[in-house]
This record gives sequence, C-alpha cells and structure tokens, in this order.
Amino acid sequence: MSVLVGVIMGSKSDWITMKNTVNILKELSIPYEVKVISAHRTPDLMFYYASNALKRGLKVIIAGAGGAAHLPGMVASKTIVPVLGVPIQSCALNGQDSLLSIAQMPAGIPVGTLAIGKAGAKNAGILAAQIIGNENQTIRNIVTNFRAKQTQDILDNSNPQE
Ligand SMILES: Nc1c(C(=O)O)ncn1[C@@H]1O[C@H](COP(=O)(O)O)[C@@H](O)[C@H]1O
Repeated sequence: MSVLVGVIMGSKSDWITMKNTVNILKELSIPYEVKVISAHRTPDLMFYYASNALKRGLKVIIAGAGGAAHLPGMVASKTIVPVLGVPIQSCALNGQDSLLSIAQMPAGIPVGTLAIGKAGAKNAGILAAQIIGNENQTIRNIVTNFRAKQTQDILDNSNPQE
C-alpha cells in the first residue's frame, strides 16, 4: 500500500514524543512516512510538502510541534488533506504554548488538535486510522480489532492489586 499518513515534526527533538505516533501506526499496519519539517526553519520545504500532499495520496498529515507551534496550522493552510496537530510538551510552559498555538486557529483553516505529549501523539495515529477507515474496510477492521483487544486487556486485568 502507498503511504497514507505523513508524520512531520518541527525538530528532531520532538521524536521522543512523535515516535508514539509512529509506533501505533506500525501496530495498526498503516503505511506512513516521517520527516522533520519546520514552518520556521525550513519554510520552503514546508510549503512544498503541504502543496504536494494531496496529489501524493496522503490521507492525513500528523504534525507535532512545540512552543510557537505554527507548523500544523501553516501546513493546513496549504492543503485540504486533514491535519492533526500534536502539541509537544515544551520546557518553558509545559506545552500550554504548543497547545494554544495549535488549537486557536482562525475560522476557515481547521487543525484537529490532540492532547499535549505522548497520549496526544498516540491518539493522533489512532484517529488517522479511524479517518482512513471510513473509506478502507481493511483498516476499519484493524481499528475495530485494536479497540476490542484494548477493552479485553482491561477486563482481563481489572484487579489493581494483582
Ligand atoms: N514549533 C516549531 C516549528 C514550527 O512550528 O515550524 N519548528 C520548530 N518548532 C519547535 O521548536 C521546538 C524546539 O526545537 P529545537 O529542540 O530544535 O530547538 C520543537 O518542539 C519544535 O517542534
């Protein structure tokens, strides 16, 4: 299968968070690519990547960024491929800056904003799979099985003292 999800991040330092996205995409057998792209530091590359995403067949772009987290919004401004933003937990403001930068988009250019940090990164991967699953029966089945297993694992380990 060709690449369906583009996972991008503003810096290599975001990888510790964004590897949680990649791990779940692997677990769900979703073909992905991963790159460091920054709206601030590599604006031409960001522009090129976003402009070509649709014709390259990407179905979802997941963009992680911290601090002045403009990457998800700027990518969203150049494509109609849905963009999911993952706020990286920054040192200075604990990710509040990242969260607000990603969430507070002007009306007309949406970014689907996830939670700060690792949980948001994992959920971005699951949400991407769910979006693609609307049109892809194989991926829909994979997500359904993932959910069922997750539930069963809790039921099988429901005694916190064990
Ligand atoms: N928010 C952005 C963008 C962007 O939005 O274009 N580019 C880099 N960054 C963020 O800067 C933080 C610090 O980066 P460094 O660790 O490289 O100094 C990272 O969390 C990155 O996402």
